[in-house]
Amino acid sequence: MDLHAAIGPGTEVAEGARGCVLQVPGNCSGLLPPGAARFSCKENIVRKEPVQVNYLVAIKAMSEQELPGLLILDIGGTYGVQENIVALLKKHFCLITMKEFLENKKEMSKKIQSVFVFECRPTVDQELLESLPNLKVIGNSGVGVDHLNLKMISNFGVKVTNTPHAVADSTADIGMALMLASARRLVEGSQIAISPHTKYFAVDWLGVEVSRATLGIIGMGRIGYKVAQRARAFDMKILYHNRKQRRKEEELAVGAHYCEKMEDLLQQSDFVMLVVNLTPETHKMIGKKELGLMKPTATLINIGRGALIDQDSLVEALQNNIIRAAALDVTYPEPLPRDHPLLKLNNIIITPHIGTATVQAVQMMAEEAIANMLAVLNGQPIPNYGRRSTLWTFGK
Ligand SMILES: O=C(O)C(=O)CO
Repeated sequence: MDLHAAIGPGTEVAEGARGCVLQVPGNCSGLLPPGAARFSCKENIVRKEPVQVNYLVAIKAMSEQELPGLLILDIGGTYGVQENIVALLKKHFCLITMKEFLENKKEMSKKIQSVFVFECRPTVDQELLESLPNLKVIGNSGVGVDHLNLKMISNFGVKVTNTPHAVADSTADIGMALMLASARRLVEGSQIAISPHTKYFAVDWLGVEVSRATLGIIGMGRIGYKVAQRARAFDMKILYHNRKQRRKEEELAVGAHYCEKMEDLLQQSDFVMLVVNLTPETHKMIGKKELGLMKPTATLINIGRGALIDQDSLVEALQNNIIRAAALDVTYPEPLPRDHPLLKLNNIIITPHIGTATVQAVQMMAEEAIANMLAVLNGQPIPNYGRRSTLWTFGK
């Protein structure tokens, strides 16, 4: 065997190291390159003196050609992903662009074992799945997988992974940013300040305060909880509603109150934030009736998916001041057509689905997706990061 390196406890594995790990008794997973395969071997095989460790790890050098083939489902450009992400992926995979795949389908299709879906946008269709006989895993970079037909994918024996941990902070931040921006009418304020006609800063309109207001979080998952942690610093009263599970631990940690009925949360909140996945059950969960329950002074914030809200009802509610304002990071479609009525309103802020658009989140999502994909390829459990990991297999 071609041994590249031998290491013991406390030894740092160089960034980008890859290969096979031999004999790893005890818990030293923190030392291992993500997805490194484990084999047991006789203790003395790679021992070199002096050795003060009780185990040895050997890393077998792998050539570029030996790395598993990864198809990047690009959304533009060569790879459609940032250069640093390409470099990160290249350490573990032999990258194949859609263009290369289409130009040389016969050779490429056998090589491809994984597909990387960047930022939740492109989807994987049946035709693509049929042309990839060795595909084992689709690594979605992002938490939402509503753009993927999980049932169809699983019928091909392919697993889907997502990156719920990497997205949590940046998405919670955008929720807070939208809430504050809408409350304090930041966009209007900015337009006034930069207008060439502004001679002085005349505020003939007022915002509302977030401090001590009531925030209703619909969906106390990872992101919802991070929102609650942040809201606490603003002395907000926090209500939450979960469709399936009450979260007593989180309630205690952030002092949140559980509303069994979503209606109660809608009636009591000054700000309502949607942080749920889009599923057939949550599709258009906020419609005319729900908007009608909200206070006329309340603001609706959506950082989940556009189709959680019935947009026609939202237009009507905003036009008729049924609610004060809305702040949306997600809409349907994305982007909205230029003549969409939502774009004509002044009591709305819309951002172009930028929940994870930070240098740090993009990097962490790629790292999490890589670790997930390598785990599946190596037949290992998906890394847990201390909480429930997500892997869709539909029993396969
Ligand atoms: O991770 C996702 O699914 C997102 O949409 C982040 O905004």
